[in-house]
Amino acid sequence: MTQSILNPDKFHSSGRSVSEEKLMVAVRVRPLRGDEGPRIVHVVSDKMLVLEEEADVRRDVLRQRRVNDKHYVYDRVFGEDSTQEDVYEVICAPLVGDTLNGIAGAIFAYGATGAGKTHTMSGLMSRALNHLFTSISESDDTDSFDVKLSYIEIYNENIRDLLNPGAGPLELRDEGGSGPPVVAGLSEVRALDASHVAELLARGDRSRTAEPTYANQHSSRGHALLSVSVSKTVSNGIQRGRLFLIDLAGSERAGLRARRLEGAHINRSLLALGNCIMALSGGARYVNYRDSKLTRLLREVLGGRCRTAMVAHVSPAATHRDTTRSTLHYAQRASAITNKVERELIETPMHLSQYRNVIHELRDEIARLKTKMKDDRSKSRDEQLKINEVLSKEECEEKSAHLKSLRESIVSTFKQQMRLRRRLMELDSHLLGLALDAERQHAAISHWEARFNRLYKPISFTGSRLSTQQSYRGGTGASSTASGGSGSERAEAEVAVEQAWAELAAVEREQETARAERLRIERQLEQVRLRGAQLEQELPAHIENGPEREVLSLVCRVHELEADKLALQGERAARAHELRRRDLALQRRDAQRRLTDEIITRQRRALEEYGIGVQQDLAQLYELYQQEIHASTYTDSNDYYTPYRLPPISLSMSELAWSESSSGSGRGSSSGSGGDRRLPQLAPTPRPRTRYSQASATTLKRYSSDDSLVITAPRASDRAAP
Ligand SMILES: Nc1ncnc2c1ncn2[C@@H]1O[C@H](COP(=O)(O)OP(=O)(O)OP(=O)(O)O)[C@@H](O)[C@H]1O
Repeated sequence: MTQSILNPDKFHSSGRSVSEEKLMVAVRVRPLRGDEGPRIVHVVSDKMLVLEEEADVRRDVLRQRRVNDKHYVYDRVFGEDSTQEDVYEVICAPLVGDTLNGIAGAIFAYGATGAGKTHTMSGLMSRALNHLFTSISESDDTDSFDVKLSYIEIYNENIRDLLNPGAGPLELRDEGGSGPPVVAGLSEVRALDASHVAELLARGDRSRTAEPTYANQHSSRGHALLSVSVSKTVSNGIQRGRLFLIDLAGSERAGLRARRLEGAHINRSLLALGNCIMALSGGARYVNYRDSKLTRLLREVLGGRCRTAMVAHVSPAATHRDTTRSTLHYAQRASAITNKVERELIETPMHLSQYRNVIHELRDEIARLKTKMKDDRSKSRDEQLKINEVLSKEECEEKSAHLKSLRESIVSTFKQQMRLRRRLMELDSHLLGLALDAERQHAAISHWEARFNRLYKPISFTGSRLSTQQSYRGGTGASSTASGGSGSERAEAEVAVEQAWAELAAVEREQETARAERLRIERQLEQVRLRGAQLEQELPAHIENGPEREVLSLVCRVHELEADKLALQGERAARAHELRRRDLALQRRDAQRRLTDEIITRQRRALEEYGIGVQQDLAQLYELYQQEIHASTYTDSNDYYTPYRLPPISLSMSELAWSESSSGSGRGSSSGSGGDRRLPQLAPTPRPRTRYSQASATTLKRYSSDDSLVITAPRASDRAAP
């Protein structure tokens, strides 16, 4: 029977938020089938197994065997008679506990085709989800959990949505930074209960690609990744735990012709996975996850922030000796991988005014409760005694029980109010975030419209978004040259705009849902507040004894502490908000600066190319500008933004310019005087055109972080005749 898993410390002794942990590696040996020949894998204990290697027939068989047989030790070994429940309890149950406590966990099944991966994973998936829902339903705050599922298959390097199999292949997109890539357009289904989940899983499993192989009549031909996300509303944000259950496709020997492509894809991604395992276990500083979609997606699972378990599967039969050896070897290497396990808390970015409102309401409530206590105190002591004398013992008990239930109702109403208020604040910030997302999509659309000169042109569509997409496909009749951009750019624009519209539509749908939810919560909150007010009305008539008054003052104190806590959180959120705002402003400035740099460089290049002299004051400004940019080369410590910089006025540049001019080939010497003063030269001016291009490109490249910005000189034939 699975244990209760809502206690965060039950499964992790360390209270630290980040802990370095080794991958847990288990091996499961599936039962031997009648047609498979002799058994060569022997489970010695729950941590060790032995693989019999082929005996050298020229020598004493028994002795040789003893020398060749290889012992393998893992965190856990499951023998042929192990049950699904055994594997679940040891490998998966602790990770389900983690998920509920905001920690990401992952289990992946590894092994050759027919070794038992799908058998194990289907058992784990159904048990994990049942366990999850049972634990949530047993918790005090069932309503604060939100469970979502997504289920994908990587088949032939295409990502398929198993919960929405009709949709086309999905794109895997890097979001920048070091975060994991996202699968664009993937459906995330809110799971209501265990039976709903069972239905979703069955639907997903039906959509998986399966075919017979030499070792398995029902072989999964794609990697399946089930992701369960459990969000829980906590005082300072949303705690999010995730559980990834991954059933990898099994490697197989080169098979039927028809399966060659899929086999190649499977083997390639497994090879990439193997390489990652080798690199990570060897402590490599650079791990290449980019070789396959599988490894890109598993980045969090291997070497990331997940608590990960690998269940390697082997057949005990002699016919599979080579694949078994290879699986056991990788499993052993994997046990050296370390992950940095971390609790994930998405702090709710709330607007300061939201905090102020809630704090204000709380303080009102405290004041009301305190007044009631004061009123009550005003009753004379004699009066109280008289009342008590008149009441019988039963009546006293009844009254005290009533008071107790009244007090509990007040506390529970207060808790409900706080929960609903927080939910409202969350929804408000969610709506703010969605507005930002929508802005981002609009910006992407504007970008492409500007790229194709459509930003300030009336687009011939009557409120239809599709017609805007059409315009990139040439639907508006504008020629490719008129609107600019090559064919491939056009295709890129088409995809980008289509995606931006699709995402915008999804954001708008989400906004509608969030607004409806907000309205519902607002109504609920109003009802709870009314109920609270009614309960408070009942209080003055009843409170006349010390302990009850004490309890009431405690309730007040809790309210006060809650208000203080919110005030502190509000201040912190305001600071974080300000930092984010400044960050965004800096990013915008940086983008503007890059554009300005490019424009200035191009203009300077043109002036230099055509031998146009500039006014002295402009030349001085250019120099100042260069010095400024040059200075920023040494002060800019932000690695993410390496802005394109103008070549600084450096000794080497002057030397280059000098050597060119002294050899008589330079046109842009800085030795010009007065109004004819030339700009500091950007690059040497070679006579043969080919040398020129190479030299300037190389020189500029030294300063440019982006090759696309390297400017090449116009061809001599392009220049106007004097
Ligand atoms: N531990 C087990 N107990 C009983 N039967 C098992 C066990 N493991 C595997 N099997 C059976 O062996 C067969 C192959 O197993 P399974 O489909 O899980 O292999 P697989 O590793 O997922 O293969 P593939 O990579 O080709 O999909 C199935 O019929 C399955 O029911």
